[in-house]
Amino acid sequence: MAPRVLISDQLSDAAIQIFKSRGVEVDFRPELGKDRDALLAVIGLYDGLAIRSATKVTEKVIAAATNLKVIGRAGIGVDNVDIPAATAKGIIVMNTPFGNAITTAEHAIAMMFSVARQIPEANGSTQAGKWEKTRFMGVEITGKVLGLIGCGNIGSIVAERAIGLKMKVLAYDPFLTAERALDLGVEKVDLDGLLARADFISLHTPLTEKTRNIISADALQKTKRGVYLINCARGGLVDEHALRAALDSGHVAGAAFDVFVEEPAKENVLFGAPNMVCTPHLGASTTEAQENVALQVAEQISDYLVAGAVSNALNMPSITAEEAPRLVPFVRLAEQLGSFAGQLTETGIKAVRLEYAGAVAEMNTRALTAAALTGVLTPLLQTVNMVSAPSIARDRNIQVEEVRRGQTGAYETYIRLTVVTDRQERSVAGTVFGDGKPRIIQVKGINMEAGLGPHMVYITNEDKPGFIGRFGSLLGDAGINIATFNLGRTEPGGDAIALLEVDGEVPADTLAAISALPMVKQVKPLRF
Ligand SMILES: NC(=O)c1ccc[n+]([C@@H]2O[C@H](COP(=O)([O-])OP(=O)(O)OC[C@H]3O[C@@H](n4cnc5c(N)ncnc54)[C@H](O)[C@@H]3O)[C@@H](O)[C@H]2O)c1
Ligand SMILES: O=C(O)[C@H](O)COP(=O)(O)O
Repeated sequence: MAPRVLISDQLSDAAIQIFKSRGVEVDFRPELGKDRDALLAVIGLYDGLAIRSATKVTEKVIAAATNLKVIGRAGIGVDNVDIPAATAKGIIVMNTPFGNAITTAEHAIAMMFSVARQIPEANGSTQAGKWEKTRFMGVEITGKVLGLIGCGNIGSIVAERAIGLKMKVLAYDPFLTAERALDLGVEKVDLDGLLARADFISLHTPLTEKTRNIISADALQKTKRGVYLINCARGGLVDEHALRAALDSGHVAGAAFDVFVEEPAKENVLFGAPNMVCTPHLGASTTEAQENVALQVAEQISDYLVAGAVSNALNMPSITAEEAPRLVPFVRLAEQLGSFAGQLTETGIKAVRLEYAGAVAEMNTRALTAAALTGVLTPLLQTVNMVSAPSIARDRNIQVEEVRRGQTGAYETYIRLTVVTDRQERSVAGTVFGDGKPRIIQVKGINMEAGLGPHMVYITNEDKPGFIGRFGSLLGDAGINIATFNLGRTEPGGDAIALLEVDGEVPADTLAAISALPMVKQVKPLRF
């Protein structure tokens, strides 16, 4: 059945065309982004959800999204999505981090000019027939100091443009490296240094607990008298009440805001303040940016739903469309190794160790580890997938270790997974053969070669004559056909293991009878 996607926000037509061309069924219902109850009523029907900022994907929406696999944000900010809730439910959240960055940077520059020259107010006055030539005295921006709070994608584009406009640019961004600052031609400063020196301040950070009210009443006091403030990032970065007071007192000469604490902003304390320029969250609203983000989000969602490729996900490692065909058999192997060990584990897991040897060590091991953890945790939990498994492991204090090494031993490449519990360590290794099928190559350090089918039986026993005959008779008496039978042992007469595929479920009484055989230590049915 074709995957189904809902677009619940205003998105360029380009997205619909892409979905259709990729064989994805798409419903374009932008009104649902503003109608939570209507969204809740239908969200269960969809595998994918494409949004902008109007749709609030709350915990409640996620709980109702029983089939949802991916949420794609056509844009940058994902503060309207409850990512922890999505992750816990195994839903990928992706955005399009670059598609609207230039457009938004241009908006910030446009806002800076608007407020420096009071263009919106002068426009209103002129069209009202007032011709107030002396009222609208502006300031030049050439030679002025621009302070950027946040110098990531958008901040750096603003920096480049501002340098082109002959401004001196300061940047406060704890994650900006000295090399990057040098490349951009900006001076890296601390926040107080920026506040004290900037003639214009422009904000370009996400809204986090650290950045909320980063421009507080206290911060405003540290700015130069006559400073201008531009916010095209997120409402909440600036204390709106404190800014209103600073505009009224004339300490802040002007402010230009595209974003507000409450949106849509129908009323706001900043409305009507002297030299206040406002736009209704238009930062990303150009034809070019909207086409970019719509195309990108539709490609990303389709790639995931159709081919399993993951890009720009915020809660899962990326898997490119190019690497997906080569990676997928190893993803399956990692998950099966995890599932093998997970099904045999009955006590609390302390750690999961993954050893990637040979070619697989060069692959996307973050994705493989996520798959392995999925396998380990699936027997213990109801719903877990590659999105939720790493965070579930973290929440449960399961230590995850990855080791990568070159080729060793008989196999060109292999993955070895070890589960550590209070009682023991259990390891299982496997590889992918030329036919693309995963194979087990070692269990508990004992070599063997076995494929995995839907119904398997795993036995540990003493390597003594008579075991195979008696075991085979028990299965035969129960009408269970053996599809494959693989054996391994440490040494003649030592510890032995048997891993066999059977055509159907082995009844509990047969398992009990096998387990009662004198040389048998453990019998476990395994499902894959
Ligand atoms: N107005 C709009 O329509 C519009 C459009 C696009 C993006 N945005 C918003 O613009 C903001 C920036 O987007 P981006 O693509 O540049 O993001 P980005 O992640 O590339 O850059 C954000 C930068 O902020 C920095 N940062 C994080 N915490 C900080 C802190 N405490 N102090 C200082 N710097 C800090 C990060 O190191 C990073 O370099 C986001 O909030 C995004 O949602 C708004
Ligand atoms: O984070 C973003 O990408 C911007 O805020 C744009 O939001 P929008 O897509 O709702 O215009």
